[in-house]
Amino acid sequence: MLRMIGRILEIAGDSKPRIILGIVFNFFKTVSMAMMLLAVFLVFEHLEALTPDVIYQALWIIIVSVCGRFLFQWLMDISMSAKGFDMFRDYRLAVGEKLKGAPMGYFSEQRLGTIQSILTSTVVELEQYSMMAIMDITGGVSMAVVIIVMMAFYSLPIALLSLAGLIIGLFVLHVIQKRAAIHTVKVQAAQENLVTESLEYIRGIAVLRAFLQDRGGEGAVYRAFEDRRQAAYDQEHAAAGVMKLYSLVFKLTSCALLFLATALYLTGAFPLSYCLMFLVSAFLVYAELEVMGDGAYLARKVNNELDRLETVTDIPSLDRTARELRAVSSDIEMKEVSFAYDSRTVIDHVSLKVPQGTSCAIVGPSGSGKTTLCNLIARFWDVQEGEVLVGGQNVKDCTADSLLSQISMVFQNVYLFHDTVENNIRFGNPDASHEQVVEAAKRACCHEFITALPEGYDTIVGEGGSTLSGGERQRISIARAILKNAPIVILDEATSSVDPENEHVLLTAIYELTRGKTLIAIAHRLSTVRKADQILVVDKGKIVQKGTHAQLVQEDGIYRKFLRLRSESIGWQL
Ligand SMILES: Nc1ncnc2c1ncn2[C@@H]1O[C@H](COP(=O)(O)OP(=O)(O)OP(=O)(O)O)[C@@H](O)[C@H]1O
Repeated sequence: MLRMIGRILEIAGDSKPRIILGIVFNFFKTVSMAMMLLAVFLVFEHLEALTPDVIYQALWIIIVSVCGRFLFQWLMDISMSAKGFDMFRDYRLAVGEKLKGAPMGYFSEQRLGTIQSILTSTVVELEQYSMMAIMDITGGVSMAVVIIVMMAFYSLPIALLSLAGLIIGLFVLHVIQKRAAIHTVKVQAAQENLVTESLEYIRGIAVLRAFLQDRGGEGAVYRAFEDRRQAAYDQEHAAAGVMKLYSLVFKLTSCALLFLATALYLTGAFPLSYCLMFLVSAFLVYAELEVMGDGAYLARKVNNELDRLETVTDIPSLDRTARELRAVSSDIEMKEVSFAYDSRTVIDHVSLKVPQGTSCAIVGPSGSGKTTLCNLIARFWDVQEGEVLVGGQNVKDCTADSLLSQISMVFQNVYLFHDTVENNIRFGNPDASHEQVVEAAKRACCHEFITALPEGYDTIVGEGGSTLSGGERQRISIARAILKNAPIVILDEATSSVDPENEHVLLTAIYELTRGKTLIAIAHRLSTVRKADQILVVDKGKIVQKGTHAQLVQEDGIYRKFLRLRSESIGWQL
């Protein structure tokens, strides 16, 4: 339990002093509550000759006790209650920052489920329970300590018996926590699986429908829901059993205390007033300790949630040893680069040079490694062998932010955020004015269709851009890149989503984006390839040909075959 409090304080950041203050107020609240016993004791002591003076004294003690309790409760609430929410808001933001610096390989489907489940359910549970657990535990412990110390002043055997009850109770709590740990881990695993299955189901819903496989998809999700339900049920069931045992320990200790206090009174060890006071005290101590049982159960839960939290706290960062990129030019170079996803090598000793202001078209069969090459330049992954240089600086030495400030990327699968069209374009440059956004949209040939939308630039785009056509999404992403105005453009040309009559609009947009920039394009159009200053033909992770269109068509190599296959439309994309 103490470990849980320590761990919360460790991640509390700026909230730490307020939480410690809350614990101190909780202690004073307990002392105020315990004062009530003094009033009871005073009355019991003068039971045979009760005078108005004694009654007034007792009343004053009760008033002070009640006021103290409310005052310290209020102080504790304002210091602590909202802190869980503040702490974990800061935590979520910190995780967001870390995710930005993680290599793309980190984001596997399974891990996305884990991250999502941690940032939602785990953090929500911590927000709700962490402060509650701290209050219950510190309250219960303070009350037990204060009252047992008070008892010790009047009768050592009674205090020792209460202490024995407390120790046995704490042992049972320990057992409860162990059981809770097993079940909490099972519930968390079931929750992660549920999130992963639900995400997959929602993402793949169109495919499931198209192939009339609804039942298959629902089956996996249904099983995940069922597993989650069973895990939660088992957890509650196990907790309920041991919590009864925990209560039983205190009920039995109360009986033993009743027996001992009566026996000591009958043997003349202390007066009747003491005997009555001990019975009332025992009731108070154990009532608080029973509450502490809930706190301890929560503490175990919180501890497990904190363990899970560590899995995202340990997000690998590409930036650990990196510095700001100080590119003197926008030259791009790869020297003997090799790269493997896990153990499968997909880029094999590749060297290339794209001088500043020139264009380079990458062509090759599907799966040859074109996208991977581009991703290595943007340092979405780190190369295993060789070097990638941007502006003469090894990208491994650059922070992700400073490197990506030099690069505009236009992906084939454009992702737009659930926000206005304007904000989606402004993503390229958050400081841009409305006029600059419109200017970029005009250059990317999307002003016309944007103004025809119901709310114009203020129209909210569905998540992922689902309310726009593929071509419209692509042009918005080009406007975004135009606004960013980075010296390097990496472009994955669309193979689909552009009908012939709109193609010239898109090409105009691309021309506006790439004019005067260093361009690397995964090219699918003959026009782009022909115009490129150099063409790289990639096959099985190697550059098999290099040169201009005019040079390559002269060679009896793979490029010529490529053009022929293209005209026959078999597999190759150009
Ligand atoms: N995240 C990943 N994890 C494991 N393997 C991957 C991953 N991404 C791509 N690959 C594999 O690496 C190889 C190269 O993929 P890449 O996407 O770079 O090819 P490409 O030439 O761009 O293909 P396409 O033209 O179809 O987009 C492929 O065999 C692919 O299956």
